[in-house]
This record gives sequence, C-alpha cells and structure tokens, in this order.
Amino acid sequence: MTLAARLKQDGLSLIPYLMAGHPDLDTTREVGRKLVNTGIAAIELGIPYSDPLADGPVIQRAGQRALDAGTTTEGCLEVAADIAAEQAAPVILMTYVNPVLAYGPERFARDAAEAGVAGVIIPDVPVEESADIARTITAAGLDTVFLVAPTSPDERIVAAATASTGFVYCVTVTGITGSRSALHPDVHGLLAKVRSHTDLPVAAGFGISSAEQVSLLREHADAAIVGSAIVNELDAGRDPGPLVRELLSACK
Ligand SMILES: O=P(O)(O)OC[C@@H](O)[C@@H](O)c1c[nH]c2ccccc12
Repeated sequence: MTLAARLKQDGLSLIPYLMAGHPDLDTTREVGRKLVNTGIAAIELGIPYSDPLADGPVIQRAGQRALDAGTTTEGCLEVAADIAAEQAAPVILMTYVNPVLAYGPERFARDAAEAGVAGVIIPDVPVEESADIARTITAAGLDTVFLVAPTSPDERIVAAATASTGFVYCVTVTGITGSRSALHPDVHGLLAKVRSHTDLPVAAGFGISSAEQVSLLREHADAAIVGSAIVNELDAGRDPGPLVRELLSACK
C-alpha cells in the first residue's frame, strides 16, 4: 500500500518523530522498532544536521547530541532499514538538503529506497526549487513531502501539493518546532484550505504535544505529527511508548 493510501485510511492517525542518534543509534533502533508496532501510521526519522533552521530547542539539542555521538547519514540509513524491516509502519526520513547534497542525491535516494524507506521530507528546499531533488527522490521509488505554513499563499499551497506525492505537511503554527500550549487559532481553517487544494493526505505538525491537541485534529487532518514531546521523553530517560499510546487513543 502506498504511503498516501495508508494515511487516507480510517480517520486521524499518528506519526511520531525520532531524531536518529539521540541519544545514540542503538536507542533509536530499539525505540523505533517498538513504536512501529503500536499502531502508528508511519514513523518520521530525523537525520541530524548542524544548521537545522526549522528546529526548535528540543530537536536542535537532540540533533547536537546525535552529532556529538558520531551519528552519520550512513548510520541513520542503517537504523531506518532495521525499523523498516519490522514491516509494521512506513519510515519517512526528515533531512535538510545539505546532508543529502553531501551524501550525493542519487546515492541518498538509492540507499534510502534500498533501506525500505517510504518517503523523504526536505523542509529547506523551497518548493519552487524542488524539481531536481524531487525527481531524484521519486525516480528511486520514494515519496516526496513538502511543507505548507499558515503564512503560505494559495499558489504556494498548490505548488507544495503538486510537488508532494506521499502527503502534504501542514505546519500548524508560525515558527519553529516545539511544544506549544495551544494550536494555531484557525488550525481548522488552515487544514480545510490545504485540503481544498489536494487529494493527498494532509498531516498536521509543529507544536502538537498532548492528547487533547491531537483530538482537536480529528476529522480535520489525516495525521498528527508529534516530535518534541517524544524527544522530551527520551531526554528524561523515559520510554516514549506510554505517551505514544496515549496520543494514539486520542486519534480514535
Ligand atoms: O517537534 P514538534 O513541534 O512536535 O514538530 C514536529 C517535528 O519535530 C518534526 O516533524 C520535525 C523535526 N524537525 C523538523 C524540521 C522541519 C519540519 C519538520 C520537522
């Protein structure tokens, strides 16, 4: 089943995010393997990068810790392969464009596809400049995912939806990743606008950390993406499993 078809299935689903290599790759492998078997729709795996523009403090710190621990793109792809081998939920890589260029775009796309990865999110390629990289990714059989924000004009939403094949990532707050006490005041209007421009699934992310916030997205989004709240659990030395189960029950 394609990533898009999976996310279009029954109601709101959950996509947890892990930073690969935080606190080390063995933990990412172990936690990722467990999480894909909890009923999540997909898992987003971040590749750490030294200049992460859109990352808030929690994800930035996790990325720095991963880099300090010697995490490489090769290592991330190996862990992605181990998680994908569970055959329980698709693995989506989230990476800035520089690590992809450093690795070589063709090689990156081929190795990710070989690892069993389903799709790639590259947040810092403006959709207007995305044609080459998107072609390389889709040629390897991977899905592309582009982001739209509350500030995106209609034509940008259309362009992002046209360039995406897996789902459209709807950033539900203005700014960087990280837990917020409240969702965007017009999150439902924003999601409705994106949905009016595409048949692809629409996933909401940025600032979603609680079961209550997840439940507010029911019937408005196809998936909720939760990053910082999960990274926080790992920072506190806790298994993120219980939080993920709580968030999952809010999807129903
Ligand atoms: O951490 P949050 O607020 O729950 O947001 C998800 C997010 O962390 C994850 O999707 C992500 C991490 N880094 C990114 C950079 C750009 C876009 C998305 C991301």
